[in-house]
Amino acid sequence: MTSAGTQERPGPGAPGPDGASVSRPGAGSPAGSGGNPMTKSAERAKAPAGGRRVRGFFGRVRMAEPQVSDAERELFGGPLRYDMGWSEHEHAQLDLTMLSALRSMPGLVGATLRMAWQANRRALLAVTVSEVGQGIAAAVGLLAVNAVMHALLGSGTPAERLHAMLPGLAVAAGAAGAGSVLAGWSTARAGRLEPLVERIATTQYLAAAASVELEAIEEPEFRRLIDVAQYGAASARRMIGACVASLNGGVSLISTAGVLTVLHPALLPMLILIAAPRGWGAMRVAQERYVSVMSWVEHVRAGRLIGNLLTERTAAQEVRIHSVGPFLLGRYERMAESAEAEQERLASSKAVTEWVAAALSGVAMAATYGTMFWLIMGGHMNLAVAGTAVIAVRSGSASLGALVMNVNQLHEESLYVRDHSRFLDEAARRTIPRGGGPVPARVGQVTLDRVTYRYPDRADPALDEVSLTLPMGSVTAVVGENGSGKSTLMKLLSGLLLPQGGTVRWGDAEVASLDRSQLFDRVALLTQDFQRWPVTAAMNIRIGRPAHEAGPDDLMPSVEYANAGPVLARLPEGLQSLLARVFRGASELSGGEWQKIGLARTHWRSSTATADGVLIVDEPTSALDPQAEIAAFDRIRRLASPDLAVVLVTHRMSGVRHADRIYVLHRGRLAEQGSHQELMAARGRYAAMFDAQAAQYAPAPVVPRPAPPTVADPA
Ligand SMILES: Nc1ncnc2c1ncn2[C@@H]1O[C@H](COP(=O)(O)OP(=O)(O)OP(=O)(O)O)[C@@H](O)[C@H]1O
Repeated sequence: MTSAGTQERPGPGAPGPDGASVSRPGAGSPAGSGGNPMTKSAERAKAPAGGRRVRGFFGRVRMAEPQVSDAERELFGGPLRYDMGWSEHEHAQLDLTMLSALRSMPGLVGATLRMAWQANRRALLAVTVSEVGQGIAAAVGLLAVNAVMHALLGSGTPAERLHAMLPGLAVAAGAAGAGSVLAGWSTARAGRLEPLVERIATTQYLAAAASVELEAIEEPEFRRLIDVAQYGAASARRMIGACVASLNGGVSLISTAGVLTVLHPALLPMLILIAAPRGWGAMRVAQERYVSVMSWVEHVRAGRLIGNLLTERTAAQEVRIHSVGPFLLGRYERMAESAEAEQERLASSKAVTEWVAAALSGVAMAATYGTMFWLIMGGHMNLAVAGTAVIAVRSGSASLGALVMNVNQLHEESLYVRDHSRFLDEAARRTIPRGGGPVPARVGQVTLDRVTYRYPDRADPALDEVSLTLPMGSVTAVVGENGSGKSTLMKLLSGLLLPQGGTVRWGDAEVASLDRSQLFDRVALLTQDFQRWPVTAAMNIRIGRPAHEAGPDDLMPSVEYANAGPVLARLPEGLQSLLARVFRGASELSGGEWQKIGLARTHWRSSTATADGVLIVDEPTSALDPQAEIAAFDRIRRLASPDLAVVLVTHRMSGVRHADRIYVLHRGRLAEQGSHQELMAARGRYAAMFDAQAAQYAPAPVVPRPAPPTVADPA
């Protein structure tokens, strides 16, 4: 058996969608993992024992609803359920039987081998040759042992018999040596193959995820598929190991079976009888483990989420000041106890299953030896053959047991690999189309004409027949209350979303017919939650147009434009300072300082543009102090140039009054439009919003303070 076949699966700790780390089932035995500090309690008595699981011992393992602890009910109103990959497999996996596993084998092995072939065909060939070679070496070794037995139990003096044994011993030693050399070679080549396969699968996954339409990313169903598929790459890697181990088991089994058949035809069925209970036991333990993890992991998820909250930086203040720490810790312990009880139950159940399998196998072994005894006594088998048969039966039953386990593992891993390919297919269908017409260098203006857009899971449209025009060189403001459709409008403008009704035109060209990557190239984006890349300050600016080479001097105009000089001056390495708190020696910026870096990035992108474009600025000043905010709005307005249209989305009304044109959205519809003066004169929504904000800054009326109560002099 090669070490590749016994690869360690990753333990618990894969990050969940919200940062709470969860393990996927099968990735380590629940009985052996966990690592939670757990305490004993009365709750263990209520633990999800056999009652939740309806099964006869030899029947199918069934899944029932996991029990939920009081603490989970109190905190989450029920169990925490992520839409993770393995929960999708609940039923598929439970159909796992020897037959279904064997039926799906050829397809699975074929798919994995194709990936391995694509990764490194030489390594794949080497692994195959060495595994087949090991099987042949094992068969030769057994035959040599048979020759040794014959010599040992044959006629002649002890010296003559020893002498007769020597050739057989030499062949057996040679076969063992060749087998171990081949095993080492196989391990080394499989070790080369596995990371390559994982890389290919990971690259496919990441590339597909990065190139799908934004609409797909925002769809819960597709997001779920992304989460589900993330385990596919590691599973593909493990499938290589399982394939190698299965090949090894298969070849060893065939060679042992061949030798046994040559020795005596009755021995082969006996071998199967010995190994079958062990195979059943392995399969059953795997099923039980899966079903158990399904219920156990619910508690672990909840517990880990709480654990993360206790250590998270963002929660640190409330954890301390509101005494949330001891409260959550208590709930954490109660959830951990539920998980512990389930793991304990599983360990006992596993022990019973293994014991029953071993007992059945022992009975079959006794029957085999009894048959051999009977054959020897009846003169149908000589002692030398019987000795070889004992060795062959032992190694053959080990090979068969390992084969069953590896086929089982192959089946389990294939569920995740299948998700991976399902995701790739779906992503290919939803990928941003390549090609399309070129975006003209000079467009004059960008126009939205009665644009309508409704999110898939919403009844009402987020935008309903909205029309507006953005002339190059102008500053346009879009205002409206929360949820009025401003951000959706920006996504349509930038080409991230395509309108479901109406048209978006760059000059005369309709966006739907244009090359989208060229379109993205024309858009600059500065949003409130712009990406804070964990790279150097210089790269955080340059990443606005990463393909454009830039030295520190090239970036200085952008730094100066954003007034980010004083921010950089405070950093230990200036522009070369790493802005990633998680790494050693890195610096952290405040929200306002980051916004200056964001502004510099936007300037860098705009200043390196060579054709007409649109700059979208969405709530750019939320973290800036009042003075910095005034300066930032002024700077953003100054960015408008003959080849750039600036669109400003903000709730700060003071920032929009100088815009050339202001559009007011209300519940997805265009409610008003005009200049500041026109809209104020119209006394509509805009004027009401402006006045409401202005009133906050008006001098407060003097409210007379009530006279202090007179206290009677006790004297
Ligand atoms: N990804 C999405 N999926 C479903 N509905 C969405 C999605 N994004 C936004 N919406 C809904 O569309 C409507 C418009 O949202 P949008 O984000 O465009 O408003 P907004 O004016 O930018 O709001 P805010 O001022 O709060 O940022 C809202 O009702 C919102 O709930």
